[in-house]
Amino acid sequence: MFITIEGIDGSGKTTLVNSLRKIFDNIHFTREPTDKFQLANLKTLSTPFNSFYNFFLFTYDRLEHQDEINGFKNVICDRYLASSIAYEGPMIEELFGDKKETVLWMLEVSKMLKLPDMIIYLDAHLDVALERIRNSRKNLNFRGKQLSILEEKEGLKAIQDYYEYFLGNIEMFTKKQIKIERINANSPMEDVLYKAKNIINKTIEK
Ligand SMILES: Nc1ncnc2c1ncn2[C@@H]1O[C@H](COP(=O)(O)OP(=O)(O)O)[C@@H](O)[C@H]1O
Ligand SMILES: Cc1cn([C@H]2C[C@H](O)[C@@H](COP(=O)(O)OP(=O)(O)O)O2)c(=O)[nH]c1=O
Repeated sequence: MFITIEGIDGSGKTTLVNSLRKIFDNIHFTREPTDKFQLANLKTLSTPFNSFYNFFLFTYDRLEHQDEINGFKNVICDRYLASSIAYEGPMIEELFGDKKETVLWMLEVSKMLKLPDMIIYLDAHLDVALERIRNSRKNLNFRGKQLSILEEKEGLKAIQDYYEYFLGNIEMFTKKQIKIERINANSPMEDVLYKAKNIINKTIEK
């Protein structure tokens, strides 16, 4: 089984995955961008051309990631293709002028990549996520530019809208049956972990 964990910055993916690693010894855990990814190569700021460029950097990283993903019976990946759609989609859409065309093109470019069997989406309210990011002093990853609170919120909202659009219409975009499991990530981490554990236990191949 290939499961990916998705959600906006501050939704709790990294914290959840760190706990899951301690529980499941029969699952191979990985993440994107991989350690090989040169974050420094990312174009700063989100503009249509820069997001177009960054999408190919992440897609190349994902292509190099395939052997590892295909090498284990059960894999959980912290961020994958849906992150590219959510983070690069909003600006690439300005090149297509249409959400559906944008997602269809990004999936076409990603055609040679394995699709997950399941996506666990940590659904956090924008204000909750922003508060956590601020508390954890993790600067928002918008290519290194210090953003105002409004810019941060607008940026995260555009990402969240793309996640909702893609995951909400997944059967329109992929022939493969991808199960979407949505967890309310505003709850305390122990609740999120409890739900994720049950979902994973029911899904992984023994
Ligand atoms: N459900 C939660 N309840 C309380 N705090 C959380 C929760 N999820 C994450 N946090 C805190 O919010 C911050 C960001 O969490 P993190 O796991 O890095 O999110 P992500 O990887 O999705 O960006 C961390 O300080 C973490 O401890
Ligand atoms: C995998 C992926 C990540 N990203 C973004 C999401 C994150 O803000 C950043 C990854 O940096 P990272 O420090 O891993 O952030 P996080 O802990 O939230 O995953 O790159 C993309 O824009 N496209 C992608 O395809």
